Amino acid sequence: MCGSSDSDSHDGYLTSDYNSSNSLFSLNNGYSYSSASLDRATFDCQDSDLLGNHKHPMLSTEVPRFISNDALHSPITLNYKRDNDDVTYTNAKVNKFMIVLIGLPATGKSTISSHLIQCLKNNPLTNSLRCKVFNAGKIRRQISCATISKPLLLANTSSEDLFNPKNTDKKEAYARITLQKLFHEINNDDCDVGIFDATNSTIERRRFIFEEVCSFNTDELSTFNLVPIVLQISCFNRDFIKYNIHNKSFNEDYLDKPYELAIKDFAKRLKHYYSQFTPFSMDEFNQIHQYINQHEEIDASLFFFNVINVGIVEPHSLNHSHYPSTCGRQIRDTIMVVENFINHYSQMFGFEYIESVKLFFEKFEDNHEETLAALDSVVNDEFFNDLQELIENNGFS
Ligand SMILES: Nc1ncnc2c1ncn2[C@@H]1O[C@H](COP(=O)(O)OP(=O)(O)O)[C@@H](O)[C@H]1O
Ligand SMILES: O=P(O)(O)OC[C@H]1O[C@@](CO)(OP(=O)(O)O)[C@@H](O)[C@@H]1O
Repeated sequence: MCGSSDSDSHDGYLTSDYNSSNSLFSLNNGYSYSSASLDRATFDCQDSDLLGNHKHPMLSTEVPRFISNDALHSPITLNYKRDNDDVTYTNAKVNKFMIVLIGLPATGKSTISSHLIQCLKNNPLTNSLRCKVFNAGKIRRQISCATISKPLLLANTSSEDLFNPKNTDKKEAYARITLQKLFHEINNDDCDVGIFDATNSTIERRRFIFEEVCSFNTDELSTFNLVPIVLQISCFNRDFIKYNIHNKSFNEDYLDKPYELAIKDFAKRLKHYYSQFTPFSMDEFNQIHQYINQHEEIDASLFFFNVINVGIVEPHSLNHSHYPSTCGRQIRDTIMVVENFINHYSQMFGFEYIESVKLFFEKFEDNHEETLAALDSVVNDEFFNDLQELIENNGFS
């Protein structure tokens, strides 16, 4: 038994190939990924052998169809003045950072956030920044556990199901509370880098976030200016998703739920998300940039990075940075560290993760067939085909 075993198309959104000779898992031959240390993030290893050795012709060029050619070929806006070293203020305000995560559930947003924080902490350029994750799921659980004392009441009807698009308002309310908490802690000077950890899966949500960022930055009472960084996490590999769903079934939502029920519930949640998700695009980047510039009346910084399939698909042509001419050293240094993290994510963490996925399927093949059977009964080719169909009907295949 194994991960998604049937044949899968490589030009679709969701792919799987850990059985094949071109397998993701064959990437590890002869190398110890676990030795790729965090320290790698602290310097620019442009000519890394590791990177060269692990490049896989198919994987490194495999970009899902929904990512448009325009995005792949658009030039990077670089208006980057190296001599302007001492500016740490914008409009006399102290700069802080807000990382807006975008990505479907179980793509690794929370995990990659914690890796990014480790990386910022390990780099002398950024180790003084106080980083904090503001997770909308955690806030939801805190609020709902306080009132109903259960991790997650599983829905019997669609009107009770928080993740059903019918109930967007309820979910939005938790996101707003989370966002307000982030602004509050930034404003109180309790944190310098706030990571907004939610799926932020619709254009409407993202528009709302950036309206709020502009209000924050233009508020005369606020001492701080938030520099927004969009970090999109995508995962198209079926085995990765399957492994992640397995792990999600142990999170706080499902502490009191049996394994199979948790898997079924999370699978249902994923279908709801696939039916609504709109990836962040260059068009949206440009619209947001224009919106910020109109409202803040300055040439504001805006950054967009991607981690695709734990970094094994190179996202360089999708990433986009806008550095205004007034951009100070603190912003440039921090962005440089984030950029290095993105560029070397596969070596720092991705390959080790792939090893864990491989071990997971091997171990269950040998010993715990029951668990994997339960997972297989829900997260199988039929399920992935449904997800593929949902995302295609949503306009992004
Ligand atoms: N990059 C990664 N490195 C290690 N484990 C990961 C990674 N991405 C996902 N996982 C595994 O999948 C699970 C779900 O990932 P998570 O970060 O919670 O996703 P998300 O925040 O997007 O819902 C994690 O608990 C972890 O076991
Ligand atoms: O409101 P959106 O952006 O969908 O994000 C919040 C939701 O994302 C989820 C998706 O599963 O996050 P998490 O897995 O981190 O707990 C939900 O728990 C949470 O309620």
